[in-house]
Amino acid sequence: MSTRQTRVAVIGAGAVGLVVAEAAHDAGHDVVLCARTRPERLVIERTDRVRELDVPVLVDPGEAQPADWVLLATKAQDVAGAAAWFDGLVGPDTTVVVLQNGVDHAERVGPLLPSGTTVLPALVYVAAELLDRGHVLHRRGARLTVQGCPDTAGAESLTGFTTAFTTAPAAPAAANRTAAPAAGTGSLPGERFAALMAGSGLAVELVADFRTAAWRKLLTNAAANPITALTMQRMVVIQQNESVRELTRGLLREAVRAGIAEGAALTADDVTRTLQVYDEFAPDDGTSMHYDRAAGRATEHELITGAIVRLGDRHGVDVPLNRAVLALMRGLNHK
Ligand SMILES: NC(=O)C1=CN([C@@H]2O[C@H](COP(=O)(O)OP(=O)(O)OC[C@H]3O[C@@H](n4cnc5c(N)ncnc54)[C@H](OP(=O)(O)O)[C@@H]3O)[C@@H](O)[C@H]2O)C=CC1
Ligand SMILES: CC(C)(CO)C(=O)C(=O)O
Repeated sequence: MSTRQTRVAVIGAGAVGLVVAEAAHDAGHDVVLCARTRPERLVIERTDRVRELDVPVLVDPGEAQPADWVLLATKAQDVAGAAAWFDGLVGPDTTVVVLQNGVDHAERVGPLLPSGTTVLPALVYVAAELLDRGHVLHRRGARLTVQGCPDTAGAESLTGFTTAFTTAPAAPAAANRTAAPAAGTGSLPGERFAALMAGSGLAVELVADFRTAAWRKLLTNAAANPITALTMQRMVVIQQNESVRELTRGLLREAVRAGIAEGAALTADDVTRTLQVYDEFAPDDGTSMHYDRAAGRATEHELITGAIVRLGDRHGVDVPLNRAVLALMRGLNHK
């Protein structure tokens, strides 16, 4: 009996899309990239090596065939446009993994999919900069965090962007990562996703309390992304400028309070922990929002600062610093 390869379609040939397409390819799957414009080459650069990825690229949604997995790696504001791919790619057995920032992945994408489609939100601990069309610099981090089963240990041991990309079979990324089940087994979407990516350069971490994990990831964006976009400086400005660091602490304190009101198990220690994550970056690492502004693209502020303000308002939590930053980000995007 012959078994066919698992079909994985990655939507978005950007920074995250290229890194996950490479990982799915290395894990032995039949990968296709779905792009808006065809890149001449697919190049993934790291400090120690440059690699060309050889996978087919589609630019016409009409050519898409049903996939077992769809890995959605566009910016949040491009989800509606990316939905053109769903008709061809998504069948009754397809799982759609949403690899984006924010805390409302399923609400964002679910309504655009056929009813009953399995949607798996994924937190992206991959820091990558698109240098040119089809050319990514993968700067650090090689971990995707997804919902595990309820008895998976808590999210307390999350370790920022320190997990290294390796082409050797992935080692457990953190104490709360459960072992990936054998490919094709595991009843939860997160467990099946961990099995899918086993043997690739990306570690898939399963957590019991995904809400808290998502807020912890949001904290890594809450200050760094808007500040680096507004100042047009990289992480150095948060690491070394005392006034900016004070603003960073203030933005994070507010976000922690909004997250707690939303039911995330955050504490005041999360402010210190997030500053430590920021300090682990190289001074010249940027953020996805900084790269967007540098390239003249729209930014994802509604998904990050906007979510903190919206949810703060819902729960009566004062978030004046985030509100001010949101106004500036809206101004920056004003057309
Ligand atoms: N970069 C990073 O370090 C990190 C990013 N993230 C998150 O990951 C998500 C992806 O970010 P990132 O990879 O940086 O974004 P990029 O802007 O680098 O890539 C997004 C890609 O999506 C493509 N796209 C947009 N619309 C469509 C469409 N209709 N069909 C096909 N492709 C489309 C864009 O194409 P085009 O070139 O035509 O615009 C672009 O290539 C975001 O939510 C981001 O916040 C999370 C952690 C870190
Ligand atoms: C935490 C950070 C800044 C790492 O790249 C990120 O998630 C982003 O750029 O959106």
